[in-house]
Amino acid sequence: MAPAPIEIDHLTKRFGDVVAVDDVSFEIAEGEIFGFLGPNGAGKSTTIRCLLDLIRPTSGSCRVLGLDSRKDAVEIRRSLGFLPSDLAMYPNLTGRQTLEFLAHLRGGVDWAWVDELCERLDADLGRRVAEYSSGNRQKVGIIQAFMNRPKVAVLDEPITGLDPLVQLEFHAMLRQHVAEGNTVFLSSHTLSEVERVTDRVAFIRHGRLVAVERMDDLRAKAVRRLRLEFAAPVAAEEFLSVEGVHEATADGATLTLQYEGSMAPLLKAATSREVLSVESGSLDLDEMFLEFYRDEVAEAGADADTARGDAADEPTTTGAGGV
Ligand SMILES: Nc1ncnc2c1ncn2[C@@H]1O[C@H](COP(=O)(O)OP(=O)(O)OP(=O)(O)O)[C@@H](O)[C@H]1O
Repeated sequence: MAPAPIEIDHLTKRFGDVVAVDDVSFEIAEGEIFGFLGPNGAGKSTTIRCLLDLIRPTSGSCRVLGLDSRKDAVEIRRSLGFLPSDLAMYPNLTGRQTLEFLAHLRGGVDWAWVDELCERLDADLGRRVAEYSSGNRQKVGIIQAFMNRPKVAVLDEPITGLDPLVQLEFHAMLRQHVAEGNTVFLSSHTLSEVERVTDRVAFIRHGRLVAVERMDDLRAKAVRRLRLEFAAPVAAEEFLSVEGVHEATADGATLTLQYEGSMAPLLKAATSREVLSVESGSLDLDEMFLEFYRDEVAEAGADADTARGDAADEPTTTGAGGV
């Protein structure tokens, strides 16, 4: 059996007293788009930097296509595309010159393919990097990550700065890339991106893996909302005992509820009376995300409160501090 494209094995990385990554293990299969989700400072970039041998782990190991990240770093580069979160570029080169420079370092780049990528992402390669918007910089970063048709693409916050239409095209590109037998590892702190494009997702917080879930399973587990309009008044209590329902409120003949899992038991209970309309709400993955990161959210709230308190003591509280 071919080795997994990416294997992270009991990875730990400390910076002095800070444990940035704490005993993290997971594998990514061929043909997967795998999301790595976590708030700022959770340990995503540190994991990626260990994976790519940009920094050395304190303990544990990483493998790419069965090769050891440390010992086989040069060989791994041939099959790898990487979009860092902070791609350094020469400001005086144009986008095209930047790509030519990087292609020269790597060798074996097919320019018809690069032109196709530019067209798909609507990238303007004629201007100097110094004049670029953040979105255009990101497009050049994405193109350089895919220019060698990598078996494994590692992307750190790829949609930063991209407008929604370009995001759609970029996600279509990713799906096409994995359909051709390649693998994508994508880090993000945006739940909506991970939800839209990934097959599985690992949640990381404070350097520790909280969960690794299939997106389909997450969707099945996610809380959904439903609004039913009946021909006659209804009692919410009757629905609270239905399998999967965990909140129900009635207002005359209108029933609003939250449920998870299959809708079948709920529909069976509802259709025992005359239903005039059914309105299905969207999946609420945000609630699941908050469940994983509730402490962080509470801490962020407390920090904001502290910041507001400090600002209030200052003689002038206008500007960001006063908001
Ligand atoms: N070179 C370093 N020296 C000291 N501490 C570091 C260093 N790099 C990262 N850290 C710390 O390690 C922790 C994890 O940082 P990391 O950059 O991996 O998080 P992240 O999940 O990528 O966050 P973000 O979404 O903000 O990029 C943070 O507490 C960070 O301050």
